[in-house]
Amino acid sequence: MSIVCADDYRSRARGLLPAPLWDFIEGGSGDELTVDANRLAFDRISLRPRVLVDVSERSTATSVFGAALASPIGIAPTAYQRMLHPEGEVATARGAGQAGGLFVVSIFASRTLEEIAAAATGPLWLQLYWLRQRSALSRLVARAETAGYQALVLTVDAPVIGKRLRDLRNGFAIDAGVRAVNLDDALTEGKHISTPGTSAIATHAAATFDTSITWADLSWLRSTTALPLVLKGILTAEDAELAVAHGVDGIIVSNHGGRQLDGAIPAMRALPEVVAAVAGRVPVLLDGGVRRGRDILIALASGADAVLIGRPALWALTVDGSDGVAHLLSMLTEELSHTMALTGRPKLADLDPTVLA
Ligand SMILES: Cc1cc2nc3c(=O)[nH]c(=O)nc-3n(C[C@H](O)[C@H](O)[C@H](O)COP(=O)(O)O)c2cc1C
Ligand SMILES: CC(C)CC(=O)C(=O)O
Repeated sequence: MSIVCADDYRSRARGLLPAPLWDFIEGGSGDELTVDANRLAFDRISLRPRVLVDVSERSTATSVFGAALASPIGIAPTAYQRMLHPEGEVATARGAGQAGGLFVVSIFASRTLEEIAAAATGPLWLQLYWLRQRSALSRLVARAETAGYQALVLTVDAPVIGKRLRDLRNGFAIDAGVRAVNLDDALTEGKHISTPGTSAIATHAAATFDTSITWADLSWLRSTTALPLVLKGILTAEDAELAVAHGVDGIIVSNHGGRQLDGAIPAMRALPEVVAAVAGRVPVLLDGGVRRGRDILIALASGADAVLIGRPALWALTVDGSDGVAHLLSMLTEELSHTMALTGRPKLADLDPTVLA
C-alpha cells in the first residue's frame, strides 16, 4: 500500500520495531493525557474557507534566523536515532536537506555533530539539556559553531524526566552499540542497562541534568556563544515574557510531545497566549501533535512562524531512512499548500486568525 499521509508511516514503523522501542517513541508520561490532547487541540479547530480567490500561485517558502526553508516545517530534536535506522541522524539530516527543511539535532544524537553537518544541506540547530558538567556544554557549543550549526535550543521542560509508564514497565534501555557519541560515556552511564521498573533514560538524566538552573543562569550559556538561543518548552505568557526579557532569540511552544508534565496544556492551546505575549519580538515555533498540513496551517494562522515534528520523522526514518524523511517533509509541505488553496489563502502572509473557527 502506498504511503499517502504521516500516519501511514506510523503503521509501517510499528510493524518494524520491537515493542519496547515502539513504546519509547510513542509513549508519553502518566496517563498520556497530554499526548492525546496535543492532537485533539488541532482537531477541535475548524477552518473558514474563502472562495473565488486566485490560488494558482502558492508559496510555502520562508526563513528562520536568515536561513531559507522550503516550508515552515522542521524536525524536532529526538535522542538516539540509530536505534531506528543504522545511519541515524545522518539520514535525518540528509532527508531534511533534500526537502529544504530545518533539523534540530539532540544533545543525545547517536552520530557526531560533524558527521551530521557533513550530510546536511539545510540548516541545523543543536538542542541542549543543561548538564551539571558545564564544561561538556561549552565544548559542544564550540563544536556546533565550528561545524556550522545556526542556533542553540535549550530544552527547559525537563529538569526531571516525566514518569513514562511504558518505559518503566518495559525496563527500557538503549540498544547496545548506540551511544550519545557527542558526550563522554560517563554522562549517559547505565543507558544500556535494563532494570525492570526503571527507565535507563530517566536514570542517566537524573545523574547528569542540573535541576537547579533558573533564568539567571541563561547569561552563562549566552556568554559561550554568539549563536541565537532558542528556549524549547514554553507554555505560558508569563514565561514567554521572561524569555524575551532575558534576551532569548526564539521560543518553541512545546510540552515535549506529552512526555514530560502529564496534564500540561496542549501546545496548540498554549500558542495564542505565547504569541500575544511575544508580540512579534522573536520567532515563535510550535511542536506537539503536528501530523498534517491542516495542523500546520492552524498553527501558522495562530501566529507560529514554523512548526517542528517529532514522532512522524522517527516513523519515516524507521521505514525508509533519508528518503522517508524527505518524502514525509515534502508530503506535509504539499498538504499545507493544498490546504492553503482550499482555504483561499495562497500566501503564508494570508494565514491569520480569520481562517480559524
Ligand atoms: C523518542 C523521542 C525522543 C525525544 N528526545 C528529545 C530530546 O533529546 N530533546 C528534546 O528536547 N526533545 C526530545 N523529544 C521531544 C521532541 O523534541 C518534541 O518536543 C515532540 O516529539 C513533539 O511532539 P510530536 O512527537 O507529537 O511531534 C523527544 C521525543 C521523542 C518522541
Ligand atoms: C534521552 C531523553 C532525555 C530524551 C528525551 O528528551 C525524550 O525521550 O523525550
